[in-house]
Amino acid sequence: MPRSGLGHKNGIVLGNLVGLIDSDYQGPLMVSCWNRSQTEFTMQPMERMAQLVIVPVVQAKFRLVNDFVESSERGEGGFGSTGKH
Ligand SMILES: O=c1ccn([C@H]2C[C@H](O)[C@@H](COP(=O)(O)OP(=O)(O)OP(=O)(O)O)O2)c(=O)[nH]1
Repeated sequence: MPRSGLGHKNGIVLGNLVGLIDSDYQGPLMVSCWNRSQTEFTMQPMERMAQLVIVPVVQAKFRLVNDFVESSERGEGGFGSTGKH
């Protein structure tokens, strides 16, 4: 996850917006940094650029169906289909 301070004050954000570490990943943790400001920025040793949030992983099982038994309020409405407010 990004840190709000560096992003807001210096334009230093994560290149991938949010980094996802796979639960079976065994390599070094990498942080993709992007300076979206016009000003050069030098990270200092021990300066914090990201924060790690550890969450439980749900191993979901999917069941394929041809039709839903009941229609839901959302139905097939996708991006922006519920309006702005
Ligand atoms: O900010 C990040 C994002 C990813 N990773 C590591 C852990 C993760 O498990 C692996 C692969 O990341 P991801 O699955 O997001 O990469 P991808 O672009 O989907 O490609 P691929 O899965 O083929 O590697 O890289 C990091 O260290 N930091």
